[in-house]
Amino acid sequence: MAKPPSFLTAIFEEDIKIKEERPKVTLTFAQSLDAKIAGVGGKQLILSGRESMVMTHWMRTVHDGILVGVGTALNDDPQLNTRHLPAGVPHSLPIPVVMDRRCRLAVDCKLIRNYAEGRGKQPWVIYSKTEDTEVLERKEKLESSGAKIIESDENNGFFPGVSGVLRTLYSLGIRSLMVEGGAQIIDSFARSGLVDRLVVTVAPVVVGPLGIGYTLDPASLARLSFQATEGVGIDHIIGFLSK
Ligand SMILES: NC(=O)C1=CN([C@@H]2O[C@H](COP(=O)(O)OP(=O)(O)OC[C@H]3O[C@@H](n4cnc5c(N)ncnc54)[C@H](OP(=O)(O)O)[C@@H]3O)[C@@H](O)[C@H]2O)C=CC1
Ligand SMILES: Nc1nc(O)c(N)c(N[C@@H]2O[C@H](COP(=O)(O)O)[C@@H](O)[C@H]2O)n1
Repeated sequence: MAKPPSFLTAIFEEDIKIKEERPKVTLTFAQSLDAKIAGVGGKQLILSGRESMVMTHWMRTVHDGILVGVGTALNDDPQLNTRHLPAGVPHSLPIPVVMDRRCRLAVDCKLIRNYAEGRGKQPWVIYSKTEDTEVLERKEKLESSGAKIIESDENNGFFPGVSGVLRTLYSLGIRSLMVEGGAQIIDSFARSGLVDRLVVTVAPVVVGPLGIGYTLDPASLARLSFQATEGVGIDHIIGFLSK
């Protein structure tokens, strides 16, 4: 992929107006033909072909932050960087953010190691205030390993966490956020109604019924309108933008 597809750049050039003090949110993930995002038992699958993976890394460059749930962080040990882009072309790297109420992130994960070795931005861990001593011990260990620990301004209600986390990230300067999953995070963000762009990569593979799927409540993305479907390499990319 020499450059991102024009429909995708158009989605990101669109001036989205939002009333709340929160980042603009892009929800994105890759799925198989049978709508699975991971294999049996959550095994990480590289579903995206080379070209669409480069496209995903390009999307990372146009966001201030990139967010995953702690389930993904523990399972995949992701780097959330832009290493698939051509070397020598300067681009911006998003701040990795992990939604991790109980500070379960591993202190030796790649996000923390990359930061310690000067190869990545400082990872932010969003946790929920607690008196639980085990959580507080893990919090201290993460902090001393280099992670920035952020107490979420939880506004629980019906959609636990999401709106409070977005407000907190906005107050820390994050104006655009790419949300990469996994399954529970996709569900929470979709239900929150606070998604401004949705970009789904569909790969021509079938995982089977034991793979990990996700749910999207039919009403959850009512604010979005379909923009385009385009082939990128062997995959198809489907883009939605807020109305
Ligand atoms: N194909 C793709 O594009 C992608 C696939 N994946 C796959 O997804 C799987 C992981 O998904 P899953 O296990 O669902 O984990 P998630 O990454 O969705 O993380 C879920 C955890 O995040 C924490 N969390 C904090 N706040 C919230 C909130 N508001 N809503 C939901 N969760 C919250 C919870 O843990 P706690 O309460 O302890 O904080 C929860 O258990 C892996 O198999 C991975 O490979 C992941 C990303 C992309
Ligand atoms: N776009 C995309 N395609 C796939 O096939 C994937 N499995 C994912 N997964 C997401 O990317 C994270 C891994 O990132 P790094 O390669 O380590 O930078 C993974 O944790 C998922 O969030 N995405």
